[in-house]
Amino acid sequence: MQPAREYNFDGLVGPSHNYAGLSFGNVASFSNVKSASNPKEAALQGLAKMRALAGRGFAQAVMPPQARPNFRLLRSIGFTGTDAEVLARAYRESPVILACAYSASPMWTANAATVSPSADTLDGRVHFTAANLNNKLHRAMEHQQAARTLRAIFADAAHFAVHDALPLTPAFGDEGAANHTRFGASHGDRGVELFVYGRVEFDPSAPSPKKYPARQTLEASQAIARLHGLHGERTVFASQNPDVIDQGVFHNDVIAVGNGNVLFYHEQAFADEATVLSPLRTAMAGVGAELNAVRVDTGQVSVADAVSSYLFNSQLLSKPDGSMALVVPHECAENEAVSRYLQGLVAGAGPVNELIDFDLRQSMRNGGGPACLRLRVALTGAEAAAMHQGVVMTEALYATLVAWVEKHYRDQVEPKDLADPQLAIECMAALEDLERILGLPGLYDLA
Ligand SMILES: NCCC[C@H](NC(=O)CCC(=O)O)C(=O)O
Repeated sequence: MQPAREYNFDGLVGPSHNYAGLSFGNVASFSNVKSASNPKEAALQGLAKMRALAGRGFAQAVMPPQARPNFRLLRSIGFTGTDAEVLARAYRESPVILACAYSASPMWTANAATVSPSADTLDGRVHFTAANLNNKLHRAMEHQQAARTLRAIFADAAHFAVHDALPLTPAFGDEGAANHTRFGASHGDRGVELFVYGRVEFDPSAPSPKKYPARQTLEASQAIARLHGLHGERTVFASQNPDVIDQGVFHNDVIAVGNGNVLFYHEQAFADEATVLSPLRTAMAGVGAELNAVRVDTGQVSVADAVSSYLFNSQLLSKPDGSMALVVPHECAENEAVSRYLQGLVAGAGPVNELIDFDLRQSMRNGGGPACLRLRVALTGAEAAAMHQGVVMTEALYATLVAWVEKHYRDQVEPKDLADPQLAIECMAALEDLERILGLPGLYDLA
């Protein structure tokens, strides 16, 4: 066993962050449609979280934003001419599609890919599969740049394998690490990977939601387990409770989070709790870990409170002494039931003995909490040394990125601003600068 650390790759919010109401089934996205966003504040809130966690000694890195507007999307559906003409016509004929082309949604890097650490895979490499995100137009093209970015950071084929997205069809709907959790005695030991899906393409009798879409299929989760070379005895597939999808739990990470041997979850998270916990417990026993299931009952926190506060969209981080900190959005302190629950949680004898609270309101208003904003990558010392170092969060990088944000970002974007050709020019200039800052020339295909 090689000791390993969990790196959290947080998405750097892009300069076109806006509220377009694009995610049917995501309550926050729908409630804040067309309100004014503040991209500068959004990026600074994300950077403050990265800096604070890095400062605490947690391994922290940054995932760059993607190029927006997505002219390739706009041109592929018949908006032609100069860039300015493309934007003007798209704004006139289909402002919602223009908003899709402008979405800063790659900031939620939990949806960028599914990651299996080398301790779990057949060939002993870290495996990544870019998520196809095919349930939503504004997210369905993210996988191309996601795979390109991952290949730029994890270029060493001796240690890393980056797989392209699964076939881009509803049968393989895949939302990445938001529906995937790894358990084990430590980050370096062999672990158990839990995949949670919302529907089964080829079994119409399987549970599925009635009102909102289920974005992840069992077929997609199984495909990823195969691609990554996971061991059958250390892989568990679980059906999400369709009733909570219909209450706004569009990803499993809105209702459950895990780390080490701990699963922190709401009693209504799964279609059948017992058929998840029992195989998980057995699989974990096989790798020498004992499942610690921290269950929150509906009487303590309702599903509605979990969705509005994002209690479970938190980060569970292992501290050097073996205890854990829970990184929560500030909304948790503002919700009476959740706040009361959390006070009891940290005062109790369980694994979580500290809360770390961040103001992530700009992201939260689009349905993205602390856990959505980060992709977990457990790396051994050799693997960490083999990845691109320019993305590792340090005080110096933090200061450089804050200055970069201050220089390039607007403090307000409203729907009408997406028609302004100057915004597109500003976005491109920012990314050209960023390639240099991160030491990743050619990161973007800006041609
Ligand atoms: N993991 C959190 C993802 C949040 C994301 N929201 C959005 O895309 C909202 C975009 C908008 O409505 O402008 C989603 O639903 O996939």
